[in-house]
Amino acid sequence: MGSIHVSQLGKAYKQYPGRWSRLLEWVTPFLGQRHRLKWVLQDIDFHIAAGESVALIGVNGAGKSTLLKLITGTAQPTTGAVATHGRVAALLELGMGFHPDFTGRQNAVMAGQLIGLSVEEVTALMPGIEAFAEIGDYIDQPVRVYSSGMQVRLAFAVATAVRPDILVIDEALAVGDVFFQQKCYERIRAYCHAGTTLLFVSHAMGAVYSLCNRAILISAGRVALDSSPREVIDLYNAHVLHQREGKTPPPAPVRAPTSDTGASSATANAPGAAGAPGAPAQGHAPAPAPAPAPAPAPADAASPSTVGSFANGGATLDAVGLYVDDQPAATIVSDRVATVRVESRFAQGYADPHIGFQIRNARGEAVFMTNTYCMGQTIGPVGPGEAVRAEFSFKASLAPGDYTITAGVAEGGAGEGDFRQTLARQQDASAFTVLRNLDAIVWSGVCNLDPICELQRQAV
Ligand SMILES: Nc1ncnc2c1ncn2[C@@H]1O[C@H](COP(=O)(O)OP(=O)(O)OP(=O)(O)O)[C@@H](O)[C@H]1O
Repeated sequence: MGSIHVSQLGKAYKQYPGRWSRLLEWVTPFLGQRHRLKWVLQDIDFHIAAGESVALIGVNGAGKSTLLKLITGTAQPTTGAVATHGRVAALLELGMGFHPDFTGRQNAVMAGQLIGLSVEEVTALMPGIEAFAEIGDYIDQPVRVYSSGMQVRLAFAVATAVRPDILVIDEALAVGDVFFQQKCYERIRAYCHAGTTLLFVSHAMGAVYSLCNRAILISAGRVALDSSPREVIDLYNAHVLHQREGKTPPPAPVRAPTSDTGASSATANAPGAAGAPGAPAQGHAPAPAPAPAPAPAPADAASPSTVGSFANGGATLDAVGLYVDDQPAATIVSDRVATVRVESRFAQGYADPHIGFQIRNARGEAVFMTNTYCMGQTIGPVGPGEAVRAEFSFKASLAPGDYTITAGVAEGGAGEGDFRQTLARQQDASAFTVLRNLDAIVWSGVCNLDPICELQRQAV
């Protein structure tokens, strides 16, 4: 139970040149077609097995929501087919499925019936739905007076009142407040743990890392890469970066499937498939690392991925590494002072160059990034051939584990740590391991906040 099979799926919308063309085509069919087909999805093939948690990732307009609509049956495919096995619960567009004039309670009953529950079953589940949604007396108000957050609360509470075999979520949780999001993620995790198959669209990469064991990158309506979240997010970030710089996105790494890695065997479409995304990288696409930028990984780097590397010829990154006491270091004890050294060389003159770095953990998540611009440092104008070394020293209060350093050079600092132009980015340029500091307090998490604890007792 809980599997999804998508084969040769395609979706095209009819586009008419003018407002009357549709009517004219309808009343004068013998005069031929007046529309042209706009393909928003083509040649989509994948299989999701029961119990997998899969993220669909892509820039705005890539076709993710359309794909979810085809999978959940709210839109019909133009080509190909979708087969799902098991009960599907879906949270698609906000408000979809709710009637604005009916109360939350009435909508809950109707929505429950749509997912296969009887009126009696929904009625029995209602106290739990109300408790989860936490919208108080609004449950008996018409949905048209609900805020968007309240609609999501009710929609999620109803859709997940009973554990579904397949849970499909399209970005919906981004609307709720942080406490509600946490509650939803806890329920999703519990359901996944119990065997629910998850298909999840999100631009929140942290959520993708924490919920999904596989990801599919949709680019210009096609599958560009089907692999581990880390590889897919790397390629997605590379697409965003290359598009911003007006360059053709890099193709997906094509690898021979391995038998023992399950979903993490990368499968990619032909390189050309990802070449012309239909929408600009914008909206909620995560800002590419502020200046930090990547390049080909050396053999000892923790990640084999180089898709996030970039170079426009304006500068090179000659050396990137971690230093302790002025010596290159591959390991460091947590809380000790370390220095990331980035050596760059400029091929031409730039008025406002900046250098940055990013540290990523073994899952590929950025645990820290900054750059000279964000730190209020000015390199000043550089000339052709000039080399600049930037050193960033910090207390490495990171959790024990493996990390990589990504570095970048950019020109023209602007606004929130963004840049006019990325000159070079070297992804996972070097790797290091953080060892536990036996002198530190016992802690767990991402970083040691080195807390001070004060206790006060009151005599009774
Ligand atoms: N009813 C429609 N008629 C015509 N074109 C449509 C229709 N619905 C969607 N599209 C187009 O299909 C493309 C894919 O849209 P879709 O909403 O699936 O993208 P998306 O990846 O979910 O984007 P976002 O991240 O912004 O939600 C877009 O170019 C969109 O304009």
